Amino acid sequence: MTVSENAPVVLAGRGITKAFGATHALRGVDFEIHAGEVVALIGENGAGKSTLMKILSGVQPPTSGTIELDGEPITFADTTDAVAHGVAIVHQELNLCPNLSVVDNIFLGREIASPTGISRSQQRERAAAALARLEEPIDPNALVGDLRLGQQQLVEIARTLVEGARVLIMDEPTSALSATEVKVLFRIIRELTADGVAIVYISHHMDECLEIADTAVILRDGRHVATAPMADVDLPWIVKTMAGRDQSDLFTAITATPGEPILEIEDLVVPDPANPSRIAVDNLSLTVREGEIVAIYGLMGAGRTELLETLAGRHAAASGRILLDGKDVAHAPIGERIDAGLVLSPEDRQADGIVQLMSVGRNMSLAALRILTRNGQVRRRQEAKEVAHGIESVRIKTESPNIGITSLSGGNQQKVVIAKALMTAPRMLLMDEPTRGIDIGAKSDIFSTMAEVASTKVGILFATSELSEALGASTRLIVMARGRIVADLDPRTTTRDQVMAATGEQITATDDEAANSNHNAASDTKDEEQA
Ligand SMILES: Nc1ncnc2c1ncn2[C@@H]1O[C@H](COP(=O)(O)OP(=O)(O)OP(=O)(O)O)[C@@H](O)[C@H]1O
Repeated sequence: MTVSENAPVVLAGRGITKAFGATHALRGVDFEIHAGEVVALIGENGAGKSTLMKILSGVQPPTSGTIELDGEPITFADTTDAVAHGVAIVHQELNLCPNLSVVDNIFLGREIASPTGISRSQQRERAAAALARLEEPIDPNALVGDLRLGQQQLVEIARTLVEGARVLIMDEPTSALSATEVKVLFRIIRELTADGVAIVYISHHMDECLEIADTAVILRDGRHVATAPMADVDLPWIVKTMAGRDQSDLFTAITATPGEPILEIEDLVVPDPANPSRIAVDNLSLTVREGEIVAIYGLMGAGRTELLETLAGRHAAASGRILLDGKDVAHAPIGERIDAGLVLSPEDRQADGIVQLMSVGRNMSLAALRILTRNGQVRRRQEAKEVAHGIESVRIKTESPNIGITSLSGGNQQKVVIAKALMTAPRMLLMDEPTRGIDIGAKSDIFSTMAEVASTKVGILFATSELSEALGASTRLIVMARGRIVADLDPRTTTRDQVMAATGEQITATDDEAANSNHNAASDTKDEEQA
């Protein structure tokens, strides 16, 4: 995709600075986007991407600098004003009301009026049309709180489609989408740009940025460091420019060798928490040993999240046993499981990972309070020491452990969630999509932390939608489909195609056919994400 040289600049920021107290999120940033252009806005966690976009879409004002729309200076009073001028944003942290229906969320704050109130039929029709364009079978009357995260993300996107924006800002729009849903989104982006819509695309998935964007704009530490046509750059250049240094390999060599079994799952059956007539985990058995890092890969709806959440104690199993170091914890409450060494870093950081009203440090120590408490008192000095260690080891960019967690960038909040799980000194660490929203440098830190943790005889079971991570960061790769394990693979000798074949096996072929197709698989390309 190339944008006409003559396409006019629709939206621009000139000399944008934003200070939050002593923190400078942005320092004199210049940014512009042309009609019909896709700009990928790239930078490490905390580089200032979301802040810049919030300023350009009326969420917050700049401390200094000006915004220009069609070459004229403009001040957006708020987001409604920005939308009225054709500038809309899909937020990284989904801004939906879980207790309202899909259609009510889509039209929240800009309901279609009828002589008698709100025209519900028109709203339903337009919402259904936007959802159909996204090829997503979501009932417009369903409650948003009952939808899975990826569907909520699509509702947020449908909301902006209904707005008919000229500039559409998408902040991590694909973090919870399946590969198929990403393809649909890209088709829509192409349709929109063909109509002259300008799109700012923020993502830590560099492959997506390389595929969809015309231009790369790179921020580092709140400053604009480069703008380049995407066709002229490659992944190593992007990674180096955003980090300001050469990056080491994404994946760390895992030296741990498997020891005694820690987690033994026997014939586990779990009803789907959202729809109890459906089975989410179907008679699943799995043993994870000391030092093993087991990746669970599968398509959306395979049952990965339900499995991990049941192991952590969030849902009740219908039957089966969960043994931790030989002791059955299947009926133990969450706290007891954490005490026994079984802890989960959850997928949805906003709903399950953080307490928004608390500081960074207090969020981190939350799950470890029992081990930090002596004689009914939290050992604050020990807590501070461990928090400081956590901040350093997962590279959390924060002014201090005492500031509110919501003032951290999204990726840094995710790192807090992981640091929180690690602070409980687990025997068995469960991680659901641990790298969601995390930059490539931080990913590599998380993988080396996982390798380090495994070398201390801890077991790790992590769910991921990233095939390269499933292959590169594990010692063993489980493929799940429809609540069952359909393949148990050695990542050192497995190709991407073999994993994909295993994933599709339940839908397209019998076991024998899938096994045959594995023999024909192409060469291994597992490390293509490596910088
Ligand atoms: N409301 C706020 N109060 C204080 N500091 C803030 C606030 N919002 C953002 N910041 C700070 O501004 C900096 C830039 O954050 P921003 O969210 O723009 O980063 P980002 O590039 O979008 O990161 P990520 O990739 O992790 O989402 C961070 O250091 C963050 O802590």
